[in-house]
Amino acid sequence: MSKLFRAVIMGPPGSGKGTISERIAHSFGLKHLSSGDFVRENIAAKTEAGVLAKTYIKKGLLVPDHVMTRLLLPRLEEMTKYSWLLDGFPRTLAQAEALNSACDLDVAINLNIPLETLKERLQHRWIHPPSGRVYNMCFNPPHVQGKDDITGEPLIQQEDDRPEALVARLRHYKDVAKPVIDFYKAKGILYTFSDTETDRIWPNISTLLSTKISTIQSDARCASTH
Ligand SMILES: Nc1nc2c(ncn2[C@@H]2O[C@H](COP(=O)(O)OP(=O)(O)OP(=O)(O)O)[C@@H](O)[C@H]2O)c(=O)[nH]1
Ligand SMILES: Nc1ccn([C@H]2C[C@H](O)[C@@H](COP(=O)(O)OP(=O)(O)O)O2)c(=O)n1
Repeated sequence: MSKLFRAVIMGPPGSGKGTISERIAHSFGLKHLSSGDFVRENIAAKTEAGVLAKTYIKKGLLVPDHVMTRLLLPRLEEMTKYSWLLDGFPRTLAQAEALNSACDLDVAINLNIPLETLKERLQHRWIHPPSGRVYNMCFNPPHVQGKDDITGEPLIQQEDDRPEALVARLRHYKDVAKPVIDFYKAKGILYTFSDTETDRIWPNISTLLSTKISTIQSDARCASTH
C-alpha cells in the first residue's frame, strides 16, 4: 500500500488557498479539506462550535484555537485512510502543534500575496454558500452574473470579505501566521510561493507536489520489497 500524502496550504484571506486546493485535489487526487467550509457548516447547523465561531467571524477575528481544534480534529480522524490537503488550518502556532500531535505532514504550502492584490480579489469574490463554489468577477466569473453555474441559485458576498472586516483579518493574520511559518520552516517542510497571479504560482506548486508524491510512493515501494 503506498504511503499516504498529507499537506496543508496557508495564506492570508483571498490568497487563493481554495482556488489552488481545488486544482491540487483535481490533479493529484487528494481530498481537499476546507477548514472554512467546516466552520460555515457548523454555523449553518447552529452547533455549539458554530454559534461560538460566528461571534468571532462577525468581528473579523479568527475563531479561538480550542474551538477550531475541537471542530477540526474529529474530521481528520474520519480521513485516516486518505491522502489530503488541509486548507486554512492551522492558522496559529497552537493549531499547528495540535495538528502535529495528530498526524505527520509532508508539505506546508505558504502563499505570500501582496495586500493590494488580496483586497482587489475579495472585492470581486462571490460564492454559492450551499456548494462552497467560489467565483471572481475578474478571474473566474459565473456564466450568468450573480448566479451559480451549476444550480442557477443566487451568489452572495461573504460578510467577512467586506473591506473593513478584511483589514482587521489581515492585520491579525500577519501576527499569528509568522510562528506557524517558522514552525514548518524548522521542520523542513515549508514551501513559500510569492506572486500576484494564481496561474503563475500553480505550475511551481504542481511541480513540487509531483516530485514529493512520486518520492513518497517510490520510497513506499522500496520499503515493501525489503
Ligand atoms: N484576479 C484574480 N483573482 C483570483 C486569482 N486567484 C484566485 N482569485 C480569486 O480571488 C478570490 C480569493 O480566492 P480564494 O481561493 O477564495 O482564496 P482563499 O485563500 O481560499 O480565501 P479565504 O477562503 O478567504 O481564505 C476568489 O474570488 C478567487 O476566484 C488570481 O490569480 N487573480
Ligand atoms: N483556522 C481557521 C479557519 C477559518 N477560520 C474562520 C475565519 C474565516 O472568517 C472563516 C472562514 O474561513 P475561510 O478560510 O473560508 O476564510 P478566510 O481564509 O479567513 O478568508 O472561518 C478561523 O478563524 N480559523
